[in-house]
Amino acid sequence: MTGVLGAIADDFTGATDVAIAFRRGGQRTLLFFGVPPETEVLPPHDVIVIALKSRAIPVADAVSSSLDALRWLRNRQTEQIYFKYCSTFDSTPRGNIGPVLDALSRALPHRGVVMTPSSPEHGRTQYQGHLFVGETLLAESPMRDHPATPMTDSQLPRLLRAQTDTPVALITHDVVRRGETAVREAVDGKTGYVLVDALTEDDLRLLGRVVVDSPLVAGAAGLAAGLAAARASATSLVTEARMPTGPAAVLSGSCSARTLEQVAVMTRLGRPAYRLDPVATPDPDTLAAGALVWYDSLTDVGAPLVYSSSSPSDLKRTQEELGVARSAGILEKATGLIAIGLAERGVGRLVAAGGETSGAIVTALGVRGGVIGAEAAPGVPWIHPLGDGHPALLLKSGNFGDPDLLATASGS
Ligand SMILES: Nc1ncnc2c1ncn2[C@@H]1O[C@H](COP(=O)(O)OP(=O)(O)O)[C@@H](O)[C@H]1O
Ligand SMILES: O=C(O)[C@@H](O)C(=O)COP(=O)(O)O
Repeated sequence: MTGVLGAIADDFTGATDVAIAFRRGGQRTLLFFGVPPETEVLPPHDVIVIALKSRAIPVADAVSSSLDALRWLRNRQTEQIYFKYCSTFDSTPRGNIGPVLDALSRALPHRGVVMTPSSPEHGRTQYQGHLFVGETLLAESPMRDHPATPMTDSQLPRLLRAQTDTPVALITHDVVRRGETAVREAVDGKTGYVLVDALTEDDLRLLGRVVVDSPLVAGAAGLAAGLAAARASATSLVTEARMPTGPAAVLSGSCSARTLEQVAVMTRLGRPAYRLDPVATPDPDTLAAGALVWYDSLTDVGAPLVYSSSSPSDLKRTQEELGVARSAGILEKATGLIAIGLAERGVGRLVAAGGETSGAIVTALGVRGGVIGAEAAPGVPWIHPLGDGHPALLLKSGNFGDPDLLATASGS
């Protein structure tokens, strides 16, 4: 298929991850945060990614925002839709992956919707229907302690079946090993959702060829890269490889194990750090004002860090005290206000750690889209926002990047 592909991503870091996967594959890729207005004028493109914040919101809201995105994309003559969910399948038994897939596949009916969260570049693989994070099963990885979507099962068909009444089938790796024709035949014999094992980029390229003409495909950045490879290569890229400049700051709301390491590196390097404590200050305006007063008091000592990232035990205490949704709501509102304050103070490079956190920041700043720039780490590109006056943004998924990423990305 050579027509336009529309991707709907369920969070903002996921959107940048999938956008860079398409761009690396030679596709001219546009990225929008939220559904753009109908009047949006688009430069030449092969792929349009719409970032939603639909991963952890109520099911009905996730479905309706995904359908809004689908409507907008279909008005832009997209011929194929890619639903991007997390490579660690972040969801709960209520959703939102199953219900969003149900809504999208009702609007784009066809026999089997092929999918896999496998993303070997990020260490995620699917084998015998089980999702691995590196050498570890998902449910034994740090994702079991995630603040909003703790993942305590690794078996993907079971995880998805809990979220939908649509049949869920599995194609195991022995079929994938037999090659493209065997996979095509296996997919043709299935209805509903078809999870396909994939261990390598080669497996995903094979799968990309199998789904190149499917109206609806789902997965993480790995299958998107496979699909990009299977689509006709574009001639010119929408790209901005220039590294952003200007004062930097880091805002971290991710409690993922990798982010905790990255925060520890920042403090070990002596970067000024301010911890947001929603129990001590549950009013988001006051919490944000305190952080900005602290920022104003800094002398020139390197890019600062404002964070709420906490160990699983501290996180548990906060959530028991305030509730999961309330503590996240306070922190996300405060973080958005801090981002606005930092932009007003001339911060030109804002590094955000965490998908939900990034969503809150981008929404608060009113950034409607951006041009994808140089990658600071695999799957983590700088975004040069559309419109004037916004800092360049690095939206880092909780689990991505080397331990020194936050420090290097915000370095001089
Ligand atoms: N100290 C804390 N107490 C309670 N919730 C927190 C704390 N710090 C962060 N959170 C919330 O945890 C969630 C982290 O999710 P997210 O930003 O998507 O990170 P990740 O990319 O690691 O999943 C956010 O909703 C954030 O507001
Ligand atoms: O697929 C992935 O792992 C990422 O693109 C992603 O969605 C990460 O989400 P967060 O960990 O919530 O940032």
